[in-house]
Amino acid sequence: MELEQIRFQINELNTELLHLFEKRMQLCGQVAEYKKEHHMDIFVPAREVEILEWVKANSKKEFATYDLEFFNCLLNLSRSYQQSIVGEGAAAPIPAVRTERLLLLPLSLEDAEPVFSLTSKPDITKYMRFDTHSSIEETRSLIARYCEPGNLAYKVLLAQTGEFIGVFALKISKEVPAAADVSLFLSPESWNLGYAGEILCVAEDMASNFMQADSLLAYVVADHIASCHTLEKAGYHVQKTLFFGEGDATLNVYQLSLHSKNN
Ligand SMILES: C=C(O[C@@H]1C=C(C(=O)O)C=C[C@H]1O)C(=O)O
Repeated sequence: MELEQIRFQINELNTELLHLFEKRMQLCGQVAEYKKEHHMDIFVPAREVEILEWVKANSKKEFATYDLEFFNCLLNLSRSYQQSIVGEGAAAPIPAVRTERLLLLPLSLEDAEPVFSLTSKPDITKYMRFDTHSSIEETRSLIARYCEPGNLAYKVLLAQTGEFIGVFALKISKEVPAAADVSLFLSPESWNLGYAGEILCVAEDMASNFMQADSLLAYVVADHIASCHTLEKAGYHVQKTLFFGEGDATLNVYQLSLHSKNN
């Protein structure tokens, strides 16, 4: 077939795809209106897993990875469009932060792949309050929780190269009133270089200025000596200890009062 003829057919398909895509987006807009009215989350991991599983089961072997990427892209666009509907008049966007060596940019579901490269590593998750992720969907759910309204969630990049090295989030504490809960994990290559200290300084600023928090909380596995030292150096004190796992591992709950700092 002549190139011109093939391109003619591609153009015809483009017309169909464009109409189908816009029809899909319109329906997603209706879902967003419903969610807005019923105060529901935009991101519904179970529904997305169902769709992606369906794609896997129905795609031609030759195109399977492309099909998945195409649908992942559709889901991302659908969420952004829904966000634009639900988010009207919502809180101000999260500001980017530059420290001496790091660039902190707002975290989003689009960062799931690099984040999964860390959340799937037992060497990292053994220090975290979540289990090692075996699927990217678990990571997407974690990101969605970190990005809930009122929280501040960032991806951590090296300022010089833009290389992704980890995740930092401040979440409204569910346990302690007016406290912000710090979550931080970095790739092992970035450990022991003082990055956590740099991020903890940002945490103090952001928690008092953007979250109106009175204190910061950090939950650290007691065995993680380096993290305990970093927090102690930044002025945090162990407020209590908890037991987890089989009951033999200790979690230190560190707290830093922001009042005493500010006054
Ligand atoms: C459209 C919805 O919202 C989101 C987007 C989806 C989609 O585009 O198909 C699916 C699940 C949700 O994460 C929905 O909840 O059905």
